[in-house]
Amino acid sequence: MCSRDCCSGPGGSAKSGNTCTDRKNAKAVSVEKIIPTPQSLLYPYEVIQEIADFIVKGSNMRPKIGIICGSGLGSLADIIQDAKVFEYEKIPNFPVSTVEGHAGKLVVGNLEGAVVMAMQGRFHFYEGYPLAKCSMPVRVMKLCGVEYLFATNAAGGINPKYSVGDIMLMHDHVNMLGFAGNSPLQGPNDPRFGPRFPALVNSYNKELINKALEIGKQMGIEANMHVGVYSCLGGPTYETIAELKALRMMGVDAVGMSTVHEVITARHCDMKVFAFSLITNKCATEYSDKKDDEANHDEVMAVAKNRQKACCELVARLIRQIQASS
Ligand SMILES: O=P(O)(O)O[C@@H]1C[C@H](O)[C@@H](CO)O1
Ligand SMILES: Nc1nc2[nH]cnc2c(=O)[nH]1
Repeated sequence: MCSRDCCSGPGGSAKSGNTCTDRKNAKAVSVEKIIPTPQSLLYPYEVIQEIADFIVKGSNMRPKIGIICGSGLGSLADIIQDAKVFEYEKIPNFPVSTVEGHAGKLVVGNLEGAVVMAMQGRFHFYEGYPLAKCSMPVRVMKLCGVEYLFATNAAGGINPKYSVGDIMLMHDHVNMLGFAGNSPLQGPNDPRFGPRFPALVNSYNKELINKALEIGKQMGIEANMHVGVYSCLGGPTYETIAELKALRMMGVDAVGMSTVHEVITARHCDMKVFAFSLITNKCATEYSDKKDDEANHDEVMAVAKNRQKACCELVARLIRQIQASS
């Protein structure tokens, strides 16, 4: 079975110059070799351990909180102090970021008294990475010692009560990629990470949601804060009106292209999860000729830039509370 990077996404192609030696020698390849590698085997425990050791030794820090910065929300990592910065290219076996607004840096340092590690740039399915590769850094976080995952994203607001710039604390998700039979946990299970059949009810830590709501009040942004359901689609296309109508009927409040597989991976290895969506655009659920109804990445980035201060404040205050109560 080909387990090389060249068969598992854009990072691999870059390294191998788009040439997979198994494919070149196709005549001699056995049936086993043409069956795709199950996702869970792309990054065996030992490889994740090597990456984690590289980060812990290179930073001389053991992080407790992991942060994934959503599109345009990289400034969440800029408030980290005494930071040791690792470019993704320089981390062994790490994929590269290919999307604007995702710098491709891992930042380890101190935030509000806690050691944190923040991904300035996440990996998306639409970039060509299998889901297990998209969420692999969550397992790296776990083996670095991380107990809490803070996942953030930019998302389209489907709930008609949501406005651009609002923050939706995630309390549940609808896993559309999972409905289609795709999972970061697909393939043999390694019990050192977690169980074969993890339960996902209560994935989003209620205590952290309540603390964040309280913080929202203190910041005077409670009117722009919601608790809702996120759904991840494969992207890179934004949704059609019919798709948005269907998602709304399913109880989805905000839609994006990430986070769900990261949360699944985090819950599998028993991390506490806090996640929020910054609503960067309103999703139209009725047909219209207005150009304004079309989502675009420039708008997503601009809204994220405008709201980064509030997002940073929320994250920093929540970490301060976690530290105070531990
Ligand atoms: O990484 P996130 O989920 O924050 O980014 C969203 C989804 C796409 O990558 C991009 C579309 O504008 O924003
Ligand atoms: N799928 C999806 N992702 C987004 N990211 C930011 N806005 C959107 C959106 O409207 N749809």
